[in-house]
Amino acid sequence: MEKKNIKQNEEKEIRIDNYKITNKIKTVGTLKFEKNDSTLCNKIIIKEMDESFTTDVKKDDNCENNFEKRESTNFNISENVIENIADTNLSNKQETTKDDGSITDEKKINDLQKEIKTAITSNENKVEIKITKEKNVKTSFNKNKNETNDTTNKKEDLRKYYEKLPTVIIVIGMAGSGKTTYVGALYNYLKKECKKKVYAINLDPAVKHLHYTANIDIRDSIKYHEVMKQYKLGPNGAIMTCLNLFATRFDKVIEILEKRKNKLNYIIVDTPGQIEVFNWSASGNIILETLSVSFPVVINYIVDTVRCERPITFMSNMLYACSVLYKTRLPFLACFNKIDVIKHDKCIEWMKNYDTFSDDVLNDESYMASFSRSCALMINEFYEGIKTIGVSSKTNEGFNNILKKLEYLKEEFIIDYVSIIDKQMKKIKKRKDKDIKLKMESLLIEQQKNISNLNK
Ligand SMILES: Nc1nc2c(ncn2[C@@H]2O[C@H](COP(=O)(O)OP(=O)(O)OP(=O)(O)O)[C@@H](O)[C@H]2O)c(=O)[nH]1
Repeated sequence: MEKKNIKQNEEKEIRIDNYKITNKIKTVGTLKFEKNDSTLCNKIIIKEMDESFTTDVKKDDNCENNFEKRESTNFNISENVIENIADTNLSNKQETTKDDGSITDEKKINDLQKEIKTAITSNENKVEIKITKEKNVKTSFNKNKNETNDTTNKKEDLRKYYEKLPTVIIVIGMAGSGKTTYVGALYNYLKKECKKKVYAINLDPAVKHLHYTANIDIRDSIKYHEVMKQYKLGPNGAIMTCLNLFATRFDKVIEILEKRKNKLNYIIVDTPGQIEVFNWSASGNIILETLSVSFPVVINYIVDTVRCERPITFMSNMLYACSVLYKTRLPFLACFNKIDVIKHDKCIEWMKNYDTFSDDVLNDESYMASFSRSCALMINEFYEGIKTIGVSSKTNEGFNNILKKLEYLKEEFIIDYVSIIDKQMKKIKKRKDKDIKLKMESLLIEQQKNISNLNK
């Protein structure tokens, strides 16, 4: 056994055989041992009995009762690339099992208590000690390989792990489809009607007014108009550059979400109006990949039903939606928004019945008609693979069906996506980390080139 002198207000560490016990003990009080035998023990922690230490979460990290709180995200975007993006959660989880001894018998626990007592009293500090037996946090892909080789159990654990995580809802849609209004309505609905813990992230640097309280807002870190001026860009180029700059520090966002995850049910992400900026850019890719490695993710595509009155505009909207689905390959919910203005029944009919669509297209005189008919034949598979819903972000009509669909899609993520990860988790993670790092590096190089060109 190895003992370290324990000084007040210092990190204390005691090593007893295979057991490592670390903590900060600040409070001076009476020495007391407490033991909880009701659960299986795989870890020993010395806990300070001071009120401030009753939770493992730091006070300012605990937003249980304050989801309105804006996170401080004024990241220094000129800092160098941070390594291991997307790894934050994994490495955090590893901490829970790393080096932890497994204590199975009473004698060992008693011996351990004596050892701790001697170690602490030798320093003449009066401290209150709690030895807790903690349930094994089985995060599946992080747990010790020796613990289980049973793949069925592993899958079940992984499933349970993802089930507990908040669902990330990424709201994507054409400019003016009502994304921001929808995010506001969904945020309020989930929070007030469904009593869920909701967190909102705004990734649209150009938005002027939000209908919800964003916990993380890209505008806090990056000033759209300054980017426009500095890089001499137009509106779309500036949005793209803002998103690129923000993506280089997306690891910080993941870090924040990791701290909050146990207390959240939903994380809603509002994206810029231009689909291509998010869907086809490297930064959009980084953001999506990073989030989907860490949380169950659902794509919520917003369709402007008013603009789908004609079968041809409906088809172009569906082609966009289709491209988003095949790019992201994530569970997909298409929301026909603005049904207070026009119902979406026709759209659903077109999706279900090719003949109806074909007939209606024939009545449309546009030269695009025959192209749309061909597309409708081709796009059938897409219609079958997605969920649809009609909503009004103004009147909240249709929102009562949303929760069920979101739960269904989370389940879809867990079944389809998690089981694949289970097999190749490490491989995928390694590849993604490398991939993401490379993308981030190239973004920074691009950024530096732009700056040096401007300085010439
Ligand atoms: N009638 C009606 N209008 C809506 C609804 N949802 C949004 N709108 C209106 O549609 C317009 C565009 O809404 P936004 O929420 O700004 O749309 P957006 O997709 O975020 O816009 P960009 O960020 O520019 O892409 C606004 O005038 C909204 O008031 C709805 O459900 N019904």
